[in-house]
Amino acid sequence: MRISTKARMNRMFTNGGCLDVAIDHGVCNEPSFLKGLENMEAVVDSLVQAGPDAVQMTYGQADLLQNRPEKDKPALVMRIDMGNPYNDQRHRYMWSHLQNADEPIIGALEMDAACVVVNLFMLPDEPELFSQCVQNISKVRAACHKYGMPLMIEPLVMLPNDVRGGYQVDGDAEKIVTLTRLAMEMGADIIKADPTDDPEDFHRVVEAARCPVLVRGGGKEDLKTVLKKTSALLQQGAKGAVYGRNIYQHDNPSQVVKALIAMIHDGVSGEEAWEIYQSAQ
Ligand SMILES: O=C(CO)COP(=O)(O)O
Repeated sequence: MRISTKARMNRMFTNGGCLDVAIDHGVCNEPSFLKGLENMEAVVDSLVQAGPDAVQMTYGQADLLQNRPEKDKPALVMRIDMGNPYNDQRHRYMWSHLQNADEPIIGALEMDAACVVVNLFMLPDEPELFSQCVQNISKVRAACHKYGMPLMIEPLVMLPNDVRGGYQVDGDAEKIVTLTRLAMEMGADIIKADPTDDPEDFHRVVEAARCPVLVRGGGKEDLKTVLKKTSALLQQGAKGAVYGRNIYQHDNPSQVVKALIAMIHDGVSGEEAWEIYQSAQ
């Protein structure tokens, strides 16, 4: 791994763990996902004050992290792919038009990103999406290496669009391990993996990854459940989490961030994290 790649990753994994708060949903998700993100300046201000390791944003949002004292500034994880929220097949990429991937990586460097993130979709009813993602990752991987930019790959094993409203995590450990393995083989520096239905299986995902694994959210659940599940996944070897709606759609996002940080960085249990959350209510 190039020294600049490692140095950028160290900005995210300050003491080996990372809480990355995702607010990049505007590039592919329908309006319900954007509830809570209307005033992006206010969201970023309150998140930064709570102190996550990273915030996951798009090129168009990334300026919101600038002009802050270096010590308060979370690392920028930049989303560089996108879908089409107006298409019936909502996850269809537009990336097949790209001739090379230098431009998004140069954009990420310009915004001082610590890493870039792209999807590796496996949807039973959209098989062509998988090959688009593979083509995309091949180009992005080469450009990341050239510029010393860490690549986070997000293998998503999804249920068909018509099941439970679409955009739902499958949760099957066999499928998640297989797609994680593929992301590793393609050269991921960090993998953002689906949670397995049974958290006890998650160590197999970690073993397949051969690089730091962060758990992705994938839906909105009540906070106590989120904390309990996250704690179990951390015990199985996850280095942290990338959560969006479970944080920014919560009544008190900054307190949720503090509870998650206590688990990821101080090793407190799910129950203790719940108490930390409640102490501010
Ligand atoms: O990383 C994410 C989106 O890019 C995760 O978001 P959710 O936690 O809202 O599923």
